[in-house]
Amino acid sequence: MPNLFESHPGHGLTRELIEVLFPMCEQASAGAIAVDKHACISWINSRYASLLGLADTHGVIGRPIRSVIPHSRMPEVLESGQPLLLDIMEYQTQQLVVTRLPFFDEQGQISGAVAFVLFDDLQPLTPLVSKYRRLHQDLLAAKRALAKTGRGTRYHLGDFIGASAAALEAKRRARLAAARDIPVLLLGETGTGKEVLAQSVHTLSARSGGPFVGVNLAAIPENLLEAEFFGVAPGAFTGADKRMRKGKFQHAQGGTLFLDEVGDMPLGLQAKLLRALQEREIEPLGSNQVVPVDVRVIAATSRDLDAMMAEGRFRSDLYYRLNVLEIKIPPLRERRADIGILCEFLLEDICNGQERTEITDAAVALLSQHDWPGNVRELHNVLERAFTMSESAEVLDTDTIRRVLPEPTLAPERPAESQPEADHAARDSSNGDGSDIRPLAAVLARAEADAIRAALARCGNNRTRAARLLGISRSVFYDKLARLS
Ligand SMILES: Nc1ncnc2c1ncn2[C@@H]1O[C@H](COP(=O)(O)OP(=O)(O)OP(=O)(O)O)[C@@H](O)[C@H]1O
Repeated sequence: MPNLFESHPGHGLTRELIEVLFPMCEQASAGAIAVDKHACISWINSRYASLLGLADTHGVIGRPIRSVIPHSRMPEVLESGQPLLLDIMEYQTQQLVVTRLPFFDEQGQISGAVAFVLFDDLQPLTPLVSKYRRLHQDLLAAKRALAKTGRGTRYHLGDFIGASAAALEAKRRARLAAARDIPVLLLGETGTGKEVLAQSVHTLSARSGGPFVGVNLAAIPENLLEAEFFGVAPGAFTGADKRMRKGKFQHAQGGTLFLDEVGDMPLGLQAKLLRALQEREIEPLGSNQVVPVDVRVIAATSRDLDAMMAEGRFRSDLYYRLNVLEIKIPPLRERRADIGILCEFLLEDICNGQERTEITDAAVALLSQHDWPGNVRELHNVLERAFTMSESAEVLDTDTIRRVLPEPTLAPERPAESQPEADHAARDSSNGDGSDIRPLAAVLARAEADAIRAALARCGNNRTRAARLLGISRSVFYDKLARLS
């Protein structure tokens, strides 16, 4: 019996109980693994190591479990404190039936979790597995449909991928936020996962049964914002609807209101939002009656709110009301260590049920040299293009990545002998007749993406100014940003 629990005598699922059960479960299972409370591997048996194709058990000790088993749900078990008694986990081409159990210290705090692989051959379970797959697909489809109505969530905390200290801290704070019904302010550049975290907080919170309503303040014309927020009373103005038109606050009743790009909120509306948050009531447009509201607000921005307050463009009283708990998400270029694990996860999403595509270590290293102004969203788009253009469905290599990686931030050329793959890629990117002619659509898309990135960089990520600089409306800019490639 390995000494997993040395410093954690406990109760709940007690050390004594686990000690009795462990040898039996370990023997009976096709593999066993344990993690500490930070979801880092503290022990793995040789059977599991060989199932995972690992050379030995030592190399993975201390590593975050998701960096070894990308789909592991051990972090969820640690977050929730609940066992997952029966789960089907995908690992490369294998599907494994797994049981996961948390264990606690004597203060009742989670100090780690163990997992046992019950079956590594799912053949006898084929009917069950097919049913599971069908239900899983149905669930995904239902979640997508619900998210389109703007009332549901697609993400939970396990979807926020990253093992860097900064990513783990963001997740830790998200868990804290979920446990308390307080306003949260998410700070981070575009594409860093602010919405993923906002939805995760909602999903983990006591309000998860209520609606999650998102509103992007930068994408709504200023003259419509107030009606969008607070609704419109029947017959409020000429041509207004005879019925009450509900605003986002009313739609979010009992749930969470996600204010994306709160830094783009006009000052007049800031005052009204502050009042709504303080009084917990709103006044629909054209009405003299107040409506009580029960919503938790999660706000997000990529703007520098301190600077905006200093310039008088953001109310400090609103800032302090929103910023009860702050979660900072650093840009991807400041946590390049997350790129490998993100690639694994994003490729899974991109392959969407088709045969899995792997990415070579050299290709990840190449991706790590880029500055990622569009952060994880841009990484997703680059991988998607690489996947589409890849000749081999199984592996993305540096040749493919080099073809799709935006040019301005490519690493400086290194001596030829140190990068044979790169030279090979450079030769291959021509048409073979010495010309570099590419389809016009691709050239235009690249030029557009470069212009958007340059404008964002010039304006310190201020999207309103970047849109103005490019001579397009904010909503068109947003649309293009979302498809940034
Ligand atoms: N840490 C992460 N792990 C997995 N996916 C992520 C992560 N961060 C972002 N993404 C993905 O990147 C895309 C953009 O994420 P999201 O919309 O949450 O970013 P955002 O910070 O809210 O961006 P914006 O400010 O432009 O609205 C989504 O497809 C999301 O799934």
